Amino acid sequence: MRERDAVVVGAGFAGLSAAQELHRAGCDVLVLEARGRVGGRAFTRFLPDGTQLDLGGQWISSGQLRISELVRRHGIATYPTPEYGSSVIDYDGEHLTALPDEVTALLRELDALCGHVPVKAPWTAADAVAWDRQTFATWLEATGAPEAARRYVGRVVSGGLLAGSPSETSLLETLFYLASGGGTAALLGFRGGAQETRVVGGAQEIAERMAADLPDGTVRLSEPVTGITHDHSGVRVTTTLGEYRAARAVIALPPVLAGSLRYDPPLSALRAGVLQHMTAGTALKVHAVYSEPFWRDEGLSGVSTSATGVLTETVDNTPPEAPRAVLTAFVYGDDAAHLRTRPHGERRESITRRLGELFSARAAEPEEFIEFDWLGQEWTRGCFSGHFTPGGWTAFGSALRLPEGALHWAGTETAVHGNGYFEGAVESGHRAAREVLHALGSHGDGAERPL
Ligand SMILES: Cc1cc2nc3c(=O)[nH]c(=O)nc-3n(C[C@H](O)[C@H](O)[C@H](O)COP(=O)(O)OP(=O)(O)OC[C@H]3O[C@@H](n4cnc5c(N)ncnc54)[C@H](O)[C@@H]3O)c2cc1C
Repeated sequence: MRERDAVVVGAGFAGLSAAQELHRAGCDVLVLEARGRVGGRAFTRFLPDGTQLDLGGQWISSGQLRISELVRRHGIATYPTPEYGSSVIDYDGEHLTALPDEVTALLRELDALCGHVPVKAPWTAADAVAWDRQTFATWLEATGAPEAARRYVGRVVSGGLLAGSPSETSLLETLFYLASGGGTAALLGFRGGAQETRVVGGAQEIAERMAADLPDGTVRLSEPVTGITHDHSGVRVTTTLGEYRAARAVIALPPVLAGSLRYDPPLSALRAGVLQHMTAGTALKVHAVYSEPFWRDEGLSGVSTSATGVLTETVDNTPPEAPRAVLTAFVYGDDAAHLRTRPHGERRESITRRLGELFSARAAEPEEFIEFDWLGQEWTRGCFSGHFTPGGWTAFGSALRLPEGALHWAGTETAVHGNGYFEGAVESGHRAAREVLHALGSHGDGAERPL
């Protein structure tokens, strides 16, 4: 059997970035992908009339240097997220146009605390143990801030960023995530923030071009990996279709799926701890399609955030020159848990009714309503990304990126910067590739290169 330099498991941005770097360095690399497409959590679909929907990740920002560089390198066009009017901030029924001071103060407090979290090693923060033991919900409670402010911040931070609820993640994980993405303004913002830019043709297009740039036959689609036999001298990767030998393997999967492969010998306690204590977010992202973006005529941008109600956030997701208009809405935490238990019709009714309350009666009656639940996807199992459960960082964080013999770990959940985003996925792929090159001896020293 031909022995390659490396096998990469998963063709999301992490796996493809690792493969690109390894190929560039002259390595013989194979990428094994379970789905019949590349891109993983970047998934673009077109309605029959050509209306484009990004069912998974969609935004990039100029501050996210690695993914921006990929977009440039592959000649992909982008456009600014539409912002034609005012945003709606529903603060317990009152529609505001700017954040109340009590919310700004809480966000400022969070940003100040982030400064005390070393993003490369959050478990070494001076207060790591205390912060990892308490949830973000208990921290919010203890601030003494007004109830509406706590609820709003809990929803936009734990929901909008970590795709869960404040009681699910520790204060340490929340602060790490904020610090990794550059703080609350960078993560919550549109202009200059993480929601700044969209990709012409959709985010999956970036992954398609990355894969097309690799030599023919490098990416094998529809070939799920089921197990890996490994020792210091190499790996034997088993798929549903065959077996492949390589000196090294890069596992670029969401943690819950990395943990479901069969490893021989079994993974160490620390590695198993990492994979068992990182659970995926549970957001619902849904799209309401209309004949035109009527909210713009009403002076509204389509962007909303709410302290109450089933939708924490909405955004105008209409691509330029699209045949129809799209409002995209996000449901998080307890609301997502509840709606998931309801039949499709009831879910649609709850969401569109809320769109009507936020905008106008027309919003309650979309021509089409498209939902796609990532928790139900066999090759993802949750969204937007995985997070350490309380206590996870201090118990297992030091092993997050540690190779295990010939096994190297990538995926956005292992990133130092842009963790949870495309940016983090790319960073993790580059880092894993450097580790492999270093292990193979003749290439590189494993050190990070400046962008
Ligand atoms: C709804 C949603 C909205 C988001 N919004 C944004 C956004 O606007 N901006 C942003 O930057 N990020 C966003 N994200 C997060 C972003 O999509 C992810 O951080 C990023 O795509 C993760 O890339 P990855 O390569 O680490 O993992 P993945 O993309 O999950 O790639 C893993 C790959 O492994 C494959 N795989 C799984 N199991 C196996 C197996 N056994 N064998 C072989 N292959 C396997 C999968 O099919 C997949 O292709 C969003 C995510 C979701 C779901």
